[in-house]
Amino acid sequence: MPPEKTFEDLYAELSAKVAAADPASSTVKRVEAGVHEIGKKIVEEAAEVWMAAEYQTKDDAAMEISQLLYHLQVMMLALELEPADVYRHL
Ligand SMILES: N=c1c2ncn([C@@H]3O[C@H](COP(=O)(O)OP(=O)(O)OP(=O)(O)O)[C@@H](O)[C@H]3O)c2ncn1[C@@H]1O[C@H](COP(=O)(O)O)[C@@H](O)[C@H]1O
Repeated sequence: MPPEKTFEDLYAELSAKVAAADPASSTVKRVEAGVHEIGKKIVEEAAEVWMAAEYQTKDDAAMEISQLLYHLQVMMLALELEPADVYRHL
């Protein structure tokens, strides 16, 4: 079964909300809060990935990884980085 939403799908959704300054979007608020706040959230989510991987189920870990990917995308948007800017380092 194909994924319901890919990394690129999520990035396109979030970048459209940021471009439109969607007032209902929590992503827009997170981007506006800036890289310091976004960075703290990334560290928190990374720790949650670690804890879920060590002590919880694989599905819990997958959910935490999805949240980390989301917050990494928020940082990409704050820095005006596109997926291609990241992929070229892979
Ligand atoms: N995929 C995500 C996503 N993953 C994680 N999060 C946010 O990250 C939080 C998870 O962090 P925690 O578990 O630490 O919860 P928390 O302590 O309440 O977090 P804070 O809100 O206080 O930072 C969630 O409560 C969401 O606020 C996400 N927020 C949004 N999305 C997707 O982004 C898209 C746009 O969302 P909006 O900008 O809200 O319209 C939609 O498709 C959403 O599904």
